[in-house]
Amino acid sequence: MSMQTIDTAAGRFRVALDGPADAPVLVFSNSLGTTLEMWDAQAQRFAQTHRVLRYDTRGHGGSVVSPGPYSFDQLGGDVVALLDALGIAKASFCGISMGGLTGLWLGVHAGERLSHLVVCNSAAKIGTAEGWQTRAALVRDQGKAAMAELAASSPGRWFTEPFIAAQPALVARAQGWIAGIAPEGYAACCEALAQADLRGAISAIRVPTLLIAGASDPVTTVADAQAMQRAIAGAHLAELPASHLSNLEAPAAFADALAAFLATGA
Ligand SMILES: O=C(O)CC1=CCC(=O)O1
Repeated sequence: MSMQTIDTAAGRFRVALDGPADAPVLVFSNSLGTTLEMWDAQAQRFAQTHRVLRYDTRGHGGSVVSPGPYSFDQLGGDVVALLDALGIAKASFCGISMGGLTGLWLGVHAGERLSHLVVCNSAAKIGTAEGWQTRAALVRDQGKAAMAELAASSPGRWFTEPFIAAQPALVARAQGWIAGIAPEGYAACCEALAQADLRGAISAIRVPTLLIAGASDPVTTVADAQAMQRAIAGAHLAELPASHLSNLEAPAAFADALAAFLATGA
């Protein structure tokens, strides 16, 4: 695996590049409070067939933590800047939750850069503006202590109870990611989520699209995915036996759905 930092027109990003340099590019985009390591299993599998590019979203992991608030114009623009910096004309894009919204933004505003769009455990509008502003204010006010509280409560937002009981090491690893996120970066992404509402825009998406939903996801529901499917012409929907972080909870089913979709011509 080649972990590196890339300087782009939009800032510095920590990325990991795996797989043959001449293979089609597949980009993975993380959820709020996680890092590119959330895609370890998918990177290993898809590096057999693709050049896999993972990056830490702005404000997360080893990427730039510029002062917030952020917006999805910025988070989507970051992906375009990364593709430009790496000389990638076109890629398949797979994002989860916040990363899925970044994917929807790309589908609307930069569809010519995408060959496939995969939007996992996401929605054109996630939660409420008030809820995200409250969370951002708490994190700004309490800093690292708030991140520790969010880490403690994260399993209930991310995984089903049986999975939490069966996979304590994986759950603890995921909690470690959120505990390590810079408070400013986390709060600034909450503010981006507060502002984001792509419900009226996504019908413009013309990129072949797969929506992945978790049957037990309380954050972005199957109904959210069905609403996106109605809005995006020809979109496919795969429902997995998982909660919110379906790539971690159901990695085999996730990979099968993704591989089948990527195998379709774009
Ligand atoms: O609140 C959470 O941790 C779940 C979530 C919402 C948007 C996202 O990316 O993660």
